Amino acid sequence: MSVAARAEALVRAGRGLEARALIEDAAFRGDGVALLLMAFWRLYGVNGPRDWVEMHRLLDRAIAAGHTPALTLKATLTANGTGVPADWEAAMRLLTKAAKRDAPAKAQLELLKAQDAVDNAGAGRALPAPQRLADSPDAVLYPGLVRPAECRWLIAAATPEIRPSTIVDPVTGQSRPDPMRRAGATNLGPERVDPVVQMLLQRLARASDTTLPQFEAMAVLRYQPGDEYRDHLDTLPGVENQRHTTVLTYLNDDYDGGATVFPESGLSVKGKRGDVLVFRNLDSAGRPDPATRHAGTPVTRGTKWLSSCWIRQRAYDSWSAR
Ligand SMILES: O=C(O)CCC(=O)C(=O)O
Ligand SMILES: [Fe+2]
Repeated sequence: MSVAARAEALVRAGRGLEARALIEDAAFRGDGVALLLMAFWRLYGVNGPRDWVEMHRLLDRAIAAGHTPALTLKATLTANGTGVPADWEAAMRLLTKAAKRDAPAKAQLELLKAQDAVDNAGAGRALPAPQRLADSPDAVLYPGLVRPAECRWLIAAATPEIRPSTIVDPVTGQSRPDPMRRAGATNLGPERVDPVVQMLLQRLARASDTTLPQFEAMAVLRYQPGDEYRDHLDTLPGVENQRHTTVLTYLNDDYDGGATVFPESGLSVKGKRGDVLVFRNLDSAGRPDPATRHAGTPVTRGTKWLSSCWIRQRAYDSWSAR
């Protein structure tokens, strides 16, 4: 049995401390899998503090031990600037090396090449012109801005992480489940913002005339029949760095129901796969615009996949600002 499998069995048996000791021991002896696991602990502050310098040290040791998934993760963190300054060229060098042995790295490289993003600081191709849907709410649509393969990539990255979704309680400010938003959801953490997702985020930033530091973590939502997101504003009460823009990417279209509707204006958007909807949540005076009240109507057949980006007025640290 591998170290990871033995540790998992111990955790399941309620023997977490022994599992931890087993991993730490294996890492000390240079086991790549154990080193990568410990790097994750330092990424998220599990079994000790969050420490991204130490995380990179552990990753480097895992790479030196010949563990290719660690190299692929290093490329991801280098592309999105977690614990190191973001460096696209260095990330591409790491990814190219990893792609020789690691299937996910190879797949990433192919997607990046298809989008001309490898040598282009991840920026990729020029944007098509958007279609204006309405002035109130201030909303535009970019048809097919995201390629089918990229849509599939996001769905695959999110699928293992999907949990019942939560909303921010307006009174307590805490996240909690609510019938308001019945869907599965996940926020993509730094380890999942690989170069493919990073390239996509850069495109969404350009399409919405914003910058990546303003983005909250990208959410991927999964609506099954009966799931919906009832009428709401995306703005938050009483925050000083407001969500001024929302960018929704429709990742598939083989379902019924599940339109994005704005009841004030009657605007209804049933996005096709790869379409991107951009709307501004604040009016010209910087106040939440009531015309942006919207809902995701119930899905009646199939599964709707959507990615949602809430973009702040100023830089926002998704990983420590909650
Ligand atoms: O599901 C939809 O179409 C709407 C999603 C939404 O409102 C949001 O993510 O803020
Ligand atoms: Fe919303």
